[in-house]
Amino acid sequence: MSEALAHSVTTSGTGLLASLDPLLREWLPRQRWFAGKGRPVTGFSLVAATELLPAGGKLGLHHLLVRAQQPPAVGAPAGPGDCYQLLIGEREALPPRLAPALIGHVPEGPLAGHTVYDALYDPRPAEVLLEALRARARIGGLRFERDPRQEIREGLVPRLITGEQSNSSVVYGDRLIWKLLRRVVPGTNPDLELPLALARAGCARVPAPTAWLTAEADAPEPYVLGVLQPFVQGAADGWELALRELAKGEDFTAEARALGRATAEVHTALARALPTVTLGHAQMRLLTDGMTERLEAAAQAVPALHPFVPGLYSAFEALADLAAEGTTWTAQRSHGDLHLGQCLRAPSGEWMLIDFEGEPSKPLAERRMPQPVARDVAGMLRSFDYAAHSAGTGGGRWASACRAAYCSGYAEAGGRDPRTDPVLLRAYETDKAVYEVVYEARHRPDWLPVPLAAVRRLATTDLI
Ligand SMILES: Nc1ncnc2c1ncn2[C@@H]1O[C@H](COP(=O)(O)OP(=O)(O)O)[C@@H](O)[C@H]1O
Ligand SMILES: O=P(O)(O)O[C@H]1O[C@H](CO)[C@@H](O[C@H]2O[C@H](CO)[C@@H](O)[C@H](O)[C@H]2O)[C@H](O)[C@H]1O
Repeated sequence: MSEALAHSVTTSGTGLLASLDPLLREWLPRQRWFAGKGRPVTGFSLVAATELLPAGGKLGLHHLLVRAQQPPAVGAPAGPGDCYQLLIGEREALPPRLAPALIGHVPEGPLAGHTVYDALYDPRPAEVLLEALRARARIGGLRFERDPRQEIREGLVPRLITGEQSNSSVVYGDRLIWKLLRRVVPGTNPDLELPLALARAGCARVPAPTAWLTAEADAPEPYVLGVLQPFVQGAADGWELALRELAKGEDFTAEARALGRATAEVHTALARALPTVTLGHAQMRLLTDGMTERLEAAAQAVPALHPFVPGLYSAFEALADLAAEGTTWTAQRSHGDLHLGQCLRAPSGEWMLIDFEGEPSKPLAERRMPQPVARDVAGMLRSFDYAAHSAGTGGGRWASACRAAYCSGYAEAGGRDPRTDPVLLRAYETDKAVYEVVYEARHRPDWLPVPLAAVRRLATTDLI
């Protein structure tokens, strides 16, 4: 452990975690953002504990990084367990308005007799975070950083967003939005790295980070724990808009085309801001081997995939064959998990992209690897398919039209038309659909038929 944070993992932190242990075992697996669903939590170890408001007062506030011990997922090697960021509030009694935040009543230990809860639901702790960011505070191993050119106004009223999220977000006075990352790893996080790079490159399609939080803990590199950015007021997200238009039987191709243009602009800016590389035979083999490994692991985890494995595998082999024949591809940094829900349409009509974290279940190094931009394009094509499925009959034609319009828009804004490389696009779409099968099986089993329908199509046809 680095000396800087040695004092954060204190005896009191260890005692605190011991007293919370039984409550957290029950509470953590129920959280939408908990990544280890389907496997019991057998214990916790402390990575860091920092007191933000003193314990035992009217309101105590504890920042914890804890590792959840679990048996490994099917096919995965045993590891130390995922590290989660928790902001624990502590009161003698919880007011009724905070009932949804309840973690439990502590029977013994340093907080005995107190009630602990997820403090992000509570305005006061949320204000404490914003104050610390404004002041660029250093508390224990926590580093609250701010872009010195951007001010944070006082008196912004916080409200937690509740929704389908991998992390937790608080909106401050409709001016700023704070994303507290839940499953955290040490190292450069693309959710901060890429928006900072895009802001430096003058790209206005992505909100520029105003402030961020890092922690020095048990690893040589700090953990990135959260990012504050301007809140796009009055924005509608692409998923809601698409569903609304579908329900009305309205055409969405103009928006799909605009989304294609926005994506190409962000890709162009990223290619200018960060290094690009050429992928030859050896690198493409690694890439297609990765796709194959993910397919095999997915088929182990979700048996419904089995019948389609040979057909899906052929999509990856076709790409490996092209590479063996001498085709090369340019790779660059990209969004990494692009779908309609990551696109915001501002009241001006302009589209913005958010959430550059990448696929949360993948290791950081993999998420930061340059890849052909077809990966993001494939993510969006899958998203039109998802939207169409939610609408039921007639959605197929709608999705095809949106997919075509998106690719045209992408080409109009200076990107290469993704349809000119169908083998690459099919391989990435297949990889994404396989990822979605695992994601849905784990998080939203009712949605599993959506990616499974795509898997059936992709396994039996080579048409995009
Ligand atoms: N800058 C922003 N302006 C307006 N709304 C935003 C902004 N950033 C995020 N949101 C809203 O918050 C939600 C969650 O943000 P996101 O970054 O996708 O979190 P997660 O990684 O947890 O999925 C988005 O779907 C969007 O509705
Ligand atoms: O938004 P996140 O970064 O948390 O991404 C994860 O969750 C998404 C769902 O919320 C999931 O996206 C899948 O469902 C969407 C509809 O809800 C659809 O538009 C996407 O195309 C589909 O992939 C995403 O895969 C996952 O990483």
